[in-house]
Amino acid sequence: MADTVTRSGTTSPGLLASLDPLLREWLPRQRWFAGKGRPVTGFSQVAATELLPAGARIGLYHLLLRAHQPQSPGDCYQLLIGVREALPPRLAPALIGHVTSGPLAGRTVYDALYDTRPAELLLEALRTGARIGALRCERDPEQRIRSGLVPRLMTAEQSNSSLVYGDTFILKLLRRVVPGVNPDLELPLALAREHCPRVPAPTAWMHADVDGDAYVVGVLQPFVQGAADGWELALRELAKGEDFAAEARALGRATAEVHRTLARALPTATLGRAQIQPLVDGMVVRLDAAAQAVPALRPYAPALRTAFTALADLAAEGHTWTAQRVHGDLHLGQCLRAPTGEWSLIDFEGEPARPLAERRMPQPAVRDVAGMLRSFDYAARSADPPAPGWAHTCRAAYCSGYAEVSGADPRTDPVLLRALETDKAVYEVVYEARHRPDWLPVPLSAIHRLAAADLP
Ligand SMILES: Nc1ncnc2c1ncn2[C@@H]1O[C@H](COP(=O)(O)OP(=O)(O)O)[C@@H](O)[C@H]1O
Ligand SMILES: O=P(O)(O)O[C@H]1O[C@H](CO)[C@@H](O[C@H]2O[C@H](CO)[C@@H](O)[C@H](O)[C@H]2O)[C@H](O)[C@H]1O
Repeated sequence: MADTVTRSGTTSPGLLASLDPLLREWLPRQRWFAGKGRPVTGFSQVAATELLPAGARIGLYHLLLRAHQPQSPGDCYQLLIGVREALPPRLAPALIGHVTSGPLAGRTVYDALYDTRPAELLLEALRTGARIGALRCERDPEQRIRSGLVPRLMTAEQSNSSLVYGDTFILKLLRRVVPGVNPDLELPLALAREHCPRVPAPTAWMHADVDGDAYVVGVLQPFVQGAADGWELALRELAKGEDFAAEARALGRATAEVHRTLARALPTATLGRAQIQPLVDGMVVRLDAAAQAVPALRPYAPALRTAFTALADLAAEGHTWTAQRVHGDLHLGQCLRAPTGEWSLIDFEGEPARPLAERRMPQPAVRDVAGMLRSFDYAARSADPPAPGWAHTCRAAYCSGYAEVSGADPRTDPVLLRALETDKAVYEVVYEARHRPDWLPVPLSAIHRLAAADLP
């Protein structure tokens, strides 16, 4: 397919063809690549913007590329490709490869997020509300962005890539992108409008406009300085043999505050039999697909299915539930505790593998509660020796904290809670099998327990 690089209309045919063999090898090795286990057979260009000319000391392209894979329409990825004669040693981890043909022949291409100049250029574009080629930046006029902040790429395990600027801002660049409203921007903006202090308010954001579709490609937020995430803190307390009840309670309160604000800011719904059945069907479909993909899950599948059908049975008896927008993938790593002791929630993208429309649907708020309860279990199972009693105390404290703010204790609806915990554990089995096979025993141990649990 012909490729076009847009920067005030300039074109550079052949760019993609020359990058193709290098990207086929490099992309599947990236942590954020979602199509693990299947080869990349080629690319098509969704958008390309030249940010710095390839002839300069550092060239820079912003690309949205669809990666073709067998048995899938192919996901679209955001890449920032730097071009240099040679890489200085500090950029060695960023290497993509040496181009042998086409307009960049003889040059070295690399992941430009590791490099200072490209990272500075992104912040400057956000600061000035720039429009460059396909890229369109917007910002909150109330927040000030200083120029000259020094960038560094975060090295944490992530589903996307983040740059921190002078410990003042953090820019998340989404890697797998889809057109449409992205909850990772939508929800923090809605919460900011309601002055919710539990979520850093977006400072600026970047879209790529392609054939009438807008893709959210980056979100800049204030950086919570000196913060520790809930996962680190939980592991630290576990290692010391300390309980985490006070923090779990505070986290329960923070979750309920965010839920209360989301319910005020965005549409809610009532789920009766007609709405619960498709939800349950979705859980069963995901379970079947997971059992197909991960053989270790198969023996548990019939027992796990009863967790879902019990929910459908309750709905058939006339029970209803309230649904609202939720975080969608809440776990300890998504909770940051500032040195003041205040908790913030981050990363409202939802489960990255789910379709966008599904992630944006109102759901029972207990879905997030289930995510956190799973996370306490993860932390307790990672301890040596495992500490199930620790997780149990956290569960109780978190649910109590949640009830203090929301007025509703999630434990009073055990059928819903069990269905959602089971659904999450099934998701985790697939996630770990794909991304971190060594961790697979952690969700599998929960599967074992959930499958054996008596129905209330
Ligand atoms: N506003 C923030 N302040 C400080 N650190 C942050 C902030 N947002 C994210 N982080 C850090 O960046 C990491 C990745 O952010 P996250 O939004 O979870 O990205 P991803 O979707 O790629 O997993 C978090 O685990 C956290 O350590
Ligand atoms: O943070 P992400 O949006 O990238 O979420 C994905 O990765 C998480 C792991 O980094 C994964 O979370 C699972 O492992 C956590 C411990 O590392 C644990 O606290 C969570 O409870 C567990 O689900 C998350 O599921 C995945 O979507």
